[in-house]
Amino acid sequence: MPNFYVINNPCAGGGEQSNIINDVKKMPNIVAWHDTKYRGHAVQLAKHFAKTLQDNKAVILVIGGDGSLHETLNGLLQASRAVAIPLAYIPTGSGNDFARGAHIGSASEALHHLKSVHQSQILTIGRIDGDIPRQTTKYFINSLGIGLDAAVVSLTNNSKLKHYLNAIGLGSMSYLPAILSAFTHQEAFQMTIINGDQYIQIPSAFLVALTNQPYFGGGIAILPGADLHETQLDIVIAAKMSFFKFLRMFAALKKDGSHLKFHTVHHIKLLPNAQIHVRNIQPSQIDGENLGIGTYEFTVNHQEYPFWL
Ligand SMILES: Nc1ncnc2c1ncn2[C@@H]1O[C@H](COP(=O)(O)OP(=O)(O)OP(=O)(O)O)[C@@H](O)[C@H]1O
Repeated sequence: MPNFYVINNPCAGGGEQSNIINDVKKMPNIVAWHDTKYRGHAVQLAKHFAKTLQDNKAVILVIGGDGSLHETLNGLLQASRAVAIPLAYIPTGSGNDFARGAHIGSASEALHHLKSVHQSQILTIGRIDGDIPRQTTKYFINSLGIGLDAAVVSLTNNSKLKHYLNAIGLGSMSYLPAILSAFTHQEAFQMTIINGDQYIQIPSAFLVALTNQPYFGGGIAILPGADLHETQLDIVIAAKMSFFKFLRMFAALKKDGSHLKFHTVHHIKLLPNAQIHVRNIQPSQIDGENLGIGTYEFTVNHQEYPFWL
C-alpha cells in the first residue's frame, strides 16, 4: 500500500467538494495533508516533498483542478530528485481536463479507482525551455496555448461567472462566454515552427494549442486522437477566420472532431527539440493557468513521469 502525501486545493471548483475531502481523509494510508493557502503554494509544497521525502512508498496525492496538478508536477521536477515520486490525482476543479484525458472520471470515481491501484504507470508530459515569455523551464500535463485560448483562460479565471457556475456544478461551462468575448478582441499573429528539418511559417495564427492529450478548456476535444501514453506532443493551430466559420469549426469539433479537416486548421506532430517562435506580443496559458503576455521563443520536448492512476 502506498503512503499518500496530500496536496489539496480547498478553493478548486469553487470549493464545493467537502464530501469527497471527508472520504479521502478516512483513508488509512494518508500520512500527510496540506491545504494550499495561496496561488503557487502547491509548487512550494511539492518541491519540499521532493527534497526531503525518504519514503520509498511515497505517492503525492493532488486533490484539485488542473492548475493544482500542474503546480505540483512543476514543483516535483524543479527539485531534480534522482527517483521521481509518483503522482496520484482526484479531480475537484472546474475544467478537469487531465481527468478526462486520463479517463479517471469524477472525483468520487477517481477516489474509488485510487483504492485499487497497485503500481504507477508512465505517462507523457510536455517540457518547454526558453522564453515563455520569460526564460525558464516549465512542464505541462495538458496543454500550452498562445492566442485565443489563452485569452479565454485569462477572461474565465478572472470572471465572477466561473464562481457562480461552479456553485451549480456547471464550472466547465464557464469557458463559453469567454470564448465569444475573446474572439472579438483576438488579432492574428505570425508564428514559426522549426520541426526537424521542416521550417513552417504560419502568417495569421489565431489559436495555438501545444497539446499532450485530447482536451483543453474544460472538455473541448481539440485533438480527439491524442493519448497521454503516446510519447509525442502535437500542435494544433487555427488561423484567423470569420465568426461564422469559427462557429462552424466549433460545431465540427463538438460533433466528430472534423475541425481538423478545415483548411484553416493545421495539425503538426512535433519532433524532439521542435522550436516555436512568436514575435508579436500574445497571451499564453499552461494547463489552464495564465502565463501572462509576451513574445515566445522556446524548445518543446516530451518526457516521462510516473502517475499512480
Ligand atoms: N487557498 C487558495 N486561495 C486562492 N487560490 C488558490 C488557493 N490554493 C490554490 N490556489 C490557486 O487556485 C488556482 C486554480 O486551482 P485549480 O486549477 O486547482 O482549480 P480550478 O481552476 O477550479 O480547476 P481547473 O483548472 O481544472 O479548471 C491555481 O492557480 C492555484 O494556485
